Amino acid sequence: MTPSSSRILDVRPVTAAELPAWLTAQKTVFLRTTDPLGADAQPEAMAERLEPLDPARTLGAFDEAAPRRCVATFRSFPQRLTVVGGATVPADAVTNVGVAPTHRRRGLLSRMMAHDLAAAKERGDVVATLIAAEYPIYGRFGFGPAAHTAEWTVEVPRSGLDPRWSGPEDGGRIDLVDGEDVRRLGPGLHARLCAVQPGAVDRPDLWWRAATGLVRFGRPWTEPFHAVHHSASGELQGLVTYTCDEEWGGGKQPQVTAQVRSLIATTPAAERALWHHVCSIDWVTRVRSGHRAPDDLLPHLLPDPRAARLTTLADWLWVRILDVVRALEARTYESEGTLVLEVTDGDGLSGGRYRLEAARDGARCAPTTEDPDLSLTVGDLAPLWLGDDSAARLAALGRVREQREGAVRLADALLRTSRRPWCPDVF
Ligand SMILES: CC(=O)SCCNC(=O)CCNC(=O)[C@H](O)C(C)(C)COP(=O)(O)OP(=O)(O)OC[C@H]1O[C@@H](n2cnc3c(N)ncnc32)[C@H](O)[C@@H]1OP(=O)(O)O
Repeated sequence: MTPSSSRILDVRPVTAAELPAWLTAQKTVFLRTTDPLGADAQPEAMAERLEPLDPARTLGAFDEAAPRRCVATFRSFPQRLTVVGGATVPADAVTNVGVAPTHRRRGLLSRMMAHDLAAAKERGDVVATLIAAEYPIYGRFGFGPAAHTAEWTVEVPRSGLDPRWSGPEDGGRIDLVDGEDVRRLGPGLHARLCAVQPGAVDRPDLWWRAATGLVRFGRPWTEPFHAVHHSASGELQGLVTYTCDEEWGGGKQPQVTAQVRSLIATTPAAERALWHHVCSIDWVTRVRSGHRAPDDLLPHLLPDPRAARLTTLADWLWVRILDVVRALEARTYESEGTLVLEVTDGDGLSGGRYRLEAARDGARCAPTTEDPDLSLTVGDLAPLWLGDDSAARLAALGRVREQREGAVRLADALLRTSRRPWCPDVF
């Protein structure tokens, strides 16, 4: 019998006819026990699952011994990523990555990634992005953890929040709305958030339909609650979506946990009001925050911040810089200065020596032959570029090398930001 490792594996974009096999492979690689396309699925489930898939950017691997069975999946789609200063860059968003357990560790992911990144570079995308299932997978492909996530669990009774609170004191108001309202109001609000939030990514129309249950991908659906915040002048400034369990604490009294699915706000006042709203719902004794920035305001909005227990602090958005010049020119800087960066890239996509002339309102960047000030990998450039980490910290870890005295301090003066980036979404 032919050893399995010697079978020929074809890695390529799938045809439209192969998409169902590709979706079945997704179920296998993500260890899903329910089949979203099985007998209990909604009739429209297949159409919904197929909607976001562009066959040209949906890669599969096929084994010649069973050519109709897809054994690996990979997909990318166009995305806009907000950078420091509020501009956006075109990103190649990578998702649905998986290799069947029978075909792992034979280079299938490596081949699919090489195919996709080459196409992204050719297309002119500035970066590739993804949310990593496990930390060790993507560094080898030039990705670096560029934004982190934090989740808190708030024990409401010890938070110190005034239980008599009945709404914002500044003339603003909070209203419960339905899914249709969210689909109408949410995209505009989110676009305003993206204009000021480094690390945020655009939400396609499908995101809003999925968040409001209009599209369910054949999975069980729990109807959430939605609340919006308007300022005293009537401007929409925030939106929270949350679910509640029905825990009654042994029948004595309600002990409900509210799980926040999404909370976005364009002002601190709206952010404060919406957290206060969720933490002051009768019966709710515990609030799970969902994915927030590591320096989120939440704990410190509570009179007793220790009522917010940090339950997750982890890498979240990974970024692979494909075009160093456009990436560095897209963002703004905290001060003025010139830095020569030696960027190494094992895949040969974006390495080189670059001279950055940074200023508060922008920058110029170009390849150079001057002596470098700092050297680092393209993966380590990502968290500096998006403002998530400091050059001093990466230098202490041995990942940034200072070639000219004072260069690390200068890099931090230029690149560091007053708030950390935040990607509110999973994709
Ligand atoms: C963006 C997203 O979609 S995240 C979701 C990622 N998918 C999953 O986690 C699903 C379960 N896991 C899998 O499907 C697979 O194991 C994958 C996709 C993670 C890896 O696919 P493979 O085809 O086995 O990877 P490939 O053979 O190309 O490995 C390349 C290198 O990465 C290493 N590697 C791959 N996966 C892992 C891992 N999970 N942990 C540590 N190292 C890993 C391999 O050992 C190999 O190292 P080497 O070059 O030193 O030999």
